[in-house]
Amino acid sequence: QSSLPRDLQDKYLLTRRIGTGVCGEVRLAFERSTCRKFAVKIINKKNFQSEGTATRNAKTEIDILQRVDHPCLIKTEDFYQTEESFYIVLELMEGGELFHRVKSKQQLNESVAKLYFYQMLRAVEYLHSNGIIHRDLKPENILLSSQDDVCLIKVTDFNQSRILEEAVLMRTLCGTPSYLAPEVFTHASTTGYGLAVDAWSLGVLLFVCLGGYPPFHESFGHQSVTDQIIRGEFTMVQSKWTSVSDQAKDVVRKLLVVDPMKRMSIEEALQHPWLQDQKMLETAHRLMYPSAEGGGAAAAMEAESTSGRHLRKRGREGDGEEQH
Ligand SMILES: N=C(N)N/N=C1\CCCc2cc(NC(=O)c3cc4cccc([N+](=O)[O-])c4[nH]3)ccc21
Repeated sequence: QSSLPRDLQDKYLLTRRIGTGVCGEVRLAFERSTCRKFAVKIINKKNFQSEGTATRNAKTEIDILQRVDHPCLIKTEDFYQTEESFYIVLELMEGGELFHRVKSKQQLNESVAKLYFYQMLRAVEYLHSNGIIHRDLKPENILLSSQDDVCLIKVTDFNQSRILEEAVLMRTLCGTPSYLAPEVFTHASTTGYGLAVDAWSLGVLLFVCLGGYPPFHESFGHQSVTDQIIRGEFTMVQSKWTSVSDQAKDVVRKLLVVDPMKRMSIEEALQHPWLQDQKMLETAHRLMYPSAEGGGAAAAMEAESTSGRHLRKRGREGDGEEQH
């Protein structure tokens, strides 16, 4: 195996591989001093696009990973790197990837799908409120905290994420507009459009959780997957969807809308009748904010509304201008 950083080895004992990804592997690690278990994601630098964007992407991603602070977003404990790889020490998510959970259960029952979907909405709502678009939400990037159905989920893999280039757009609009292309002014480049891509992906994720298969797939009819997506033509196979409520189907249908301006937003999804389910909300808040004393929902809503919105401070106080 490639040589592990000395300081990583001094602090952690890395053992067996627990997950594999296109861009690297995940190993089970024990912190030597406490014997606490962690996951170490090893990302091969060669997997990033060409050199230039790679360093920027990696820096952006590592920066995002270290600054996000939400119960449904993966938290990094430690970070090391060598010439060829990044080593990211993370909290252990013993339920593994949502992808494998759905696969092993064929499809999730509706109440479990609702509990997971609500947590995904909260995680993405937090990212968006901090000007971050994930852009790569898929079952492989949703991790489960335990083998139980009722568990915390965490979104990971910010490789494709983008920090909204709002500032760039504002600066552009300060200059003379005469040479700017139309799309700079239309919705194509404003934040609304950008954020909506995550709402679409959440629609695909919910479809997969409820139906147990993807909405757009080459096995459906003669059209390519791209054509099916562009036309927003998904197939609800009767046998798989009869037991699914009309309200759940309504959420899917309002997210898988081709026009981003007509697509249901994250906020609207959070207000949808399907999610006004007190039992699910209490369970979700108990999982997300376990420290909130018996006060339950109230305290959790409090936690969510105040602290639960902001990025963590940068490592070094008084850090200079953020490098772009
Ligand atoms: N690609 C990129 N640029 N950034 N990606 C990232 C950013 C760093 C965090 C990160 C974490 C993961 N995945 C896990 O942690 C994980 C998978 C898994 C499977 C079984 C069990 C456990 N576990 O018991 O823990 C698992 N943990 C996948 C991708 C990424």
